[in-house]
Parts: sequence; structure tokens; C-alpha cells
Amino acid sequence: MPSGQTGESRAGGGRMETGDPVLPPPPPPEELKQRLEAAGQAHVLRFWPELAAGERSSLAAELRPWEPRELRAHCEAAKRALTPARPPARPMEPVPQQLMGSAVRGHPEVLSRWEQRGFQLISENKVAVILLAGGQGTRLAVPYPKGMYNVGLPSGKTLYQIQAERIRKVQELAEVKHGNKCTVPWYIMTSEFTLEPTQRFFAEHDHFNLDKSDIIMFEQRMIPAVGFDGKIILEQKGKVAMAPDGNGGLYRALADSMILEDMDRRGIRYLHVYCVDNILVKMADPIFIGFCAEKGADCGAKVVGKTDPSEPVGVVCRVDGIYQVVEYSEVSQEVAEMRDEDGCLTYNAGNICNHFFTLDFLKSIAEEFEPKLVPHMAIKKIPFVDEQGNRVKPEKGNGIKMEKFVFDVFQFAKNFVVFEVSREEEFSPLKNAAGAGVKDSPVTARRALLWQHQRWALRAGGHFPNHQIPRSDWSEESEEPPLVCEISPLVSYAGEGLEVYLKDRELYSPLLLTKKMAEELAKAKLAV
Ligand SMILES: CC(=O)N[C@H]1[C@@H](OP(=O)(O)O)O[C@H](CO)[C@@H](O)[C@@H]1O
Repeated sequence: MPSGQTGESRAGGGRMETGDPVLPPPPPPEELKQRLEAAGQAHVLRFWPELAAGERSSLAAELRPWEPRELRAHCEAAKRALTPARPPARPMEPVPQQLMGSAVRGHPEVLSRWEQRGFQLISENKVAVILLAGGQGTRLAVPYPKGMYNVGLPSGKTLYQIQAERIRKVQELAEVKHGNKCTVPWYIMTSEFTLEPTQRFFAEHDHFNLDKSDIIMFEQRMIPAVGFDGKIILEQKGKVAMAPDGNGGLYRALADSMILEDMDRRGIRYLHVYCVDNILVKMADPIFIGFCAEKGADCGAKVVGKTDPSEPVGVVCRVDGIYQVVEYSEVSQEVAEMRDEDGCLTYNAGNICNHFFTLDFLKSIAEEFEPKLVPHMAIKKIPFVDEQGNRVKPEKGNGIKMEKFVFDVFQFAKNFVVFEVSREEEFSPLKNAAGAGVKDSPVTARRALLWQHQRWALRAGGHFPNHQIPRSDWSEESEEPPLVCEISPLVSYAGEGLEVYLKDRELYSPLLLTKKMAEELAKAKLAV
């Protein structure tokens, strides 16, 4: 029942019909009341008498999973986080170069060896991907999950479709190389905000021609937002302001939903974990997987060189001798701006939220280390109802959201590795709504992909007679590319194999190289 209706229609509360005796509204269930009192959060029931029956039960259901002790600890920790005891300055060091593998500087033979190893593991059905897609995408400001976003490519494909097609292609490449059918299962972590629309979207698109049973969606937990006074914020009279528990909620969610058991059953040994918003993500990247496997790593992170000190990416570094990511929101300007003698940023290893884990490592986190992860605090503008029950949209931060971060498990790795990749080939995140000069937006994501595909087409020997493209212009991503050229992931995963379709061909922009068109071009070539 929508809120804002009068007392007459409210189940169980107040007046029934004119002339009937006035019944007092039923009190909150004693057990719920006692639990909230024990947690110091009795105010959550302030509007109980005014709530409709449905609102009462949904509020009770929201609070049910919380033990008073846990809830009290959560609220107290949030309040405490507001005035952190100044941590002692900890010795922070960059990742030593010799510990990094590199797709940028690596010798082609070595890269090819890693790639072969990766394809081998994929063909043996040992590799799966985990997508982190539970975020609300507040900065992008769309009312649906980020993965459903269409950045305006000629094909109109959404991020989910692009990712699904890259999985299909990487499976196909592994099959061709090793001669057996294989599957890269796609585990998708959603939240209360994203589960239902994501499920519907996948169903409407026939799971992008992947086997439905190989797409496994599971939900991360939600936790209450807390005011500066340590009290849970009510977003509506009958609704607590809840937020997903951060991308580090992954580890609890894996355990809650028995996902690790599912992985075990399928024989999965290696996981590629990534964030939904990077339009250039290489799903189950065989080079990265092969590199990490060859090094015997249990945990790894992909990085790119930062563009400038203020770029909002975490940096992979060592603190007190332990590898970790220092998040952009938690690094001081002074540290971010430090430079080496050669002028390069000292903390330059930008985290692109692409991680490698062995299944054994994930099990050790879920079984042993997860409770040791310390939540991070973020001050947010959280809509709330005031004492009188009016809804207020605050102008400035009024509440605290506590989140765990996916990379905070690096500290528990026995053999952590870092893999440097090329930004223009692998990283263009969709974070912000479009606007003049805005970075990490639908405009920059679309351009990054078009620039990449233009480079691939030119490298494969395609000619665009109507365009003169000086070599230096092949990768200037702040500008619109000279050509509109999009290549379906079903045709090429990372630029490979395009010569057969494009070499010495006259091509015209806009070019959308679909699988069908590629097949026709290949046939025509054979006929010549
Ligand atoms: C907790 C977490 O994973 N933070 C990541 C993540 O940031 P968000 O702003 O939360 O999307 O993606 C960034 C790369 O896009 C990465 O640099 C950063 O460290």
C-alpha cells in the first residue's frame, strides 16, 4: 500500500468505519522491539502505528537478519569511523618493478606462453569469471543496473552484451586451439537493487546465447546506513536506508549462496573477478590467467599507469610490507603527487578492479579471513524522514555507509602478483553521467572502444580510402576517433584474426563488423 494514505485504509491501525470504536494501533512485536532496544535503535519503530500491514512486515523483515549485538557493533563502528584515531604514518612503498608482469613491456614470446597456458586452463574448464554488479551506480545516475547501459555504439550493445559475447569468443578460441568444447561459467554478484532487473534483462535477451545454467546470479547483503549520531537512518517511515555491503561483500555472498561449492562441482580452479563498468574488460583474459598460474600466484591484480595524481583509481602498493590497494578516497594529495627522479608518479600502479584468485584462496577467505576485513566508511547524502515524518533530501552528507572492498583480501595472499596492462586496450570505466569534459563517462567509454577497434582494423591491414589517418592519431582517446568502426566480440576477442576479413580491403566508416558480415567477407576472400 503506498505511503501517504490516510489512517482509514491502514491495516490494523486506528479507525475502521465512521461510527466504529477507535482501536489502538497494534504495538510492534515485543521481540522486535526488545532486539532494537538492545541495539540502541528503538527509534526505527517510531512510525510503526502509522504503517500499513505490508509496511510493518517489510520493515520487520529488513531488520530480522540482524542480531542486536551485531547491529549495535555496526552502528558504533560507523560512528567511530567518523573520528578515526589518527593512524600512525605507515611506511608505504610502491610495488617493485621486478615483481610485475607486463602485457605492455613483456617479450612477445613470453606473452604468447602465458596466453597458451591461459587457453589451456580455459579449455580444461578450470576458469570462471565473477562479475561485481551490485552497485547502485549513483554517479552514473540511471535507475537501472550499470551493465544494462548502452553507451551509443553503432550496434547499440549494452555492457552486459559485450561481456557475454567476449565470454563466448574466449570459449570458442580455447575450443579451436585445444579441440574440445569448454565453458567459462559467469558468476554475477547482484544486490537488492540489481538482482531482479538483471535477471529480467538476461531472460529478455535469451542470456545472450550463453547457456542459462552457466550464468549464476547471487546476491550480496545489504546493511543499514547510519547517521552521524550512530542511529540507523529511516529512508521512509517504514523503510530503513540500506546499501549493499561493498564489492568486498563478495566473500560473504559466496558463502551465503554456496557458490564455492558450485565452483568445486564444476572443477573450477581459477577466477577472474571484475567490475561491471569497464567497457574494455578482457573476460577471463588468458594472458593474465596464464601469467598468474605460471607464477603460482593465489591472488593477483591488473594495473595501469595512472593518468595524473588525481585520477580516481586505487593504487596497488605495499604498506608495512604487505601488498594492498590504497583507495583513491583514502590517499592524501601529498602522497598521490609524489614523483620519482624520472618524473613518474611514485604510486602509479592504478587498480582497474580486475583480480585473479585461485578457488583455494577464495575458500580460505570465506572460511577464515572474511571477518577480519575492516569496513571502510563513506559519508553520503542519504534521503531520510525527519521526526515529523517528512521526507528530506539532504544537500550535504548526513550519513555513513560502511563497505568492504574486494581487494582488501590481498593481505592474506601467500603469493601476490601484479600485472600491468595497457590502458588503451583494457581500461575505460563508465562511472559518471555524460557532460562537457567529464571523464569516465558514456562518451569516453564509447570513444575508447571505437579507437581500439579502429586500431585493430588498421593493424589488420584495412584501408579506409575516404580517411587519411596519420599513425600518431591511432590512439588519441580524448577526441572523437576519425572513423566509426566497431567489431563484434564474436569476431575478435582482442584484435586477433582480423586479417582474413580486412587485409587490403576498402572499408567505409561507419563500419560495424558483425559475425555475419565477417563470414561473408571470409567467403568472398576464398572465392577470389
Ligand atoms: C573498492 C574498489 O574496488 N574500488 C575500485 C573501483 O572504484 P569505484 O569508484 O568503487 O568504482 O574501481 C576503480 C577502477 O575503475 C579502482 O581504481 C578502485 O580501486
